[in-house]
Amino acid sequence: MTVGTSPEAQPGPPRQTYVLADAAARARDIAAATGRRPAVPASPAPPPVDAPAPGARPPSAGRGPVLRGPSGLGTAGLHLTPRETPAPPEPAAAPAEGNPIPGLYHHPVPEPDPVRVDEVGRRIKAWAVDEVDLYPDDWEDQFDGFSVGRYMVACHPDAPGVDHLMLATRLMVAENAVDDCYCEDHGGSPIGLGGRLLLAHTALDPLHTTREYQPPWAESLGSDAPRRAYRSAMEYFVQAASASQADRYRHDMARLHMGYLAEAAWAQTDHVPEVWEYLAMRQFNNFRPCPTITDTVGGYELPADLHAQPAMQRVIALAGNATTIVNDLYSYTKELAAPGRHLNLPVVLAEREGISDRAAYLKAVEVHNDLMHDFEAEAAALAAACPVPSVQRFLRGVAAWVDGNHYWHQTNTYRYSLPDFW
Ligand SMILES: CC(C)=CCC/C(C)=C(\C)COP(=O)(O)OP(=O)(O)O
Ligand SMILES: [Mg+2]
Repeated sequence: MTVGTSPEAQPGPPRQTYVLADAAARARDIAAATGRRPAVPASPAPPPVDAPAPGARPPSAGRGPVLRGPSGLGTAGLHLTPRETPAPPEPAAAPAEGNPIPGLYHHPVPEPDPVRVDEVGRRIKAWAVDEVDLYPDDWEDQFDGFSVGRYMVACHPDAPGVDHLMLATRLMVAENAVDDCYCEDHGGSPIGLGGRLLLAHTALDPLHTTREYQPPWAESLGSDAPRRAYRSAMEYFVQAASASQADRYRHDMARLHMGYLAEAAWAQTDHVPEVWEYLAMRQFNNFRPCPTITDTVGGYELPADLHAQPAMQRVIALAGNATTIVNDLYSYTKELAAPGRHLNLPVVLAEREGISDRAAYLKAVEVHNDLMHDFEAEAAALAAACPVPSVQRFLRGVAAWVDGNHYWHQTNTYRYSLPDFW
């Protein structure tokens, strides 16, 4: 890793101070080093008697424009990218619904800009219906309930404009179409999944073959909604991304598809893995491809050799794992209600460690919190060691994605509800 001495560098706290530091001190240290708001404390919380009503804004949400310029470590570069259009007058954002999981360490985010949310929502629906024929009419409510515009605007606060946000939004919709239609709720099955995933992967990573066999492959990319979505979303993405950013994305999607296959293999034999085995599977069946495009969506590039550094890879993996355990926790009741056994961290903990459902859920919250603390400590250490503007901005982008992902899960009451464990 290149270690420079730019005056912009802000020394992070020495890593060993995290070992025995209490969570609040750690949160303050990291906030000071990174310029992020301190997290909600991670101590196990009782039912929030005097908590803000559902929908209340987080304390920091009202202190400036919704898309105020990010501040703190490494954010100088964030202000260099011109917006596509002049900033509109700040609209009043509707307060979000949903309560955070008690005791879950997270950073509240400002309400995403409703003008951007509406525009992304309008454009993604037009894309889904007119360009890729994504879903039949009776899935429209579910498409709307997914609230992908709110999700992507919350996760990419430094996107220069809606065109850039659309890059992430199309990919997010396509990724979910593959998960739903090939793996899960909408006709998915573990049987034959490997073949389906591999052929869909060629919409991202094209087949290079002879003149005879190229046409039937090209035709296959239009033959179902997941492939149409992958192909189109990727076409837009490669126009905006550098060659190495596109290749990074393909690699992350290959990881994701490998994770889907392990999950499917275990489902076929009704196998419950060890906890660490489950965590390994979930590191691949993971949101990782979403935060790692933060630079393309932000209109800049983290160079490939810096992305590949082991310290950066560790930060990315920890962030991806924390965001994915967030999904396990918020989707717990949805997955319990689904037919068959759906693996998630609380389910695996209860089964493998012989503890109650409640104890397992609370332990999964702790696992999440430990991942988050490790992510933040490693990100702060890397930011301090490598004061390269693209590295600093990328780290902030990944952190923003982590926070936006939590926000979306918390507030998506159409999809998720909390168990009655407190
Ligand atoms: C957007 C993306 C890359 C997703 C890949 C993996 C994935 C579908 C998740 C991490 C979400 O997990 P899950 O399948 O459990 O989703 P729901 O709980 O059904 O929302
Ligand atoms: Mg889930």
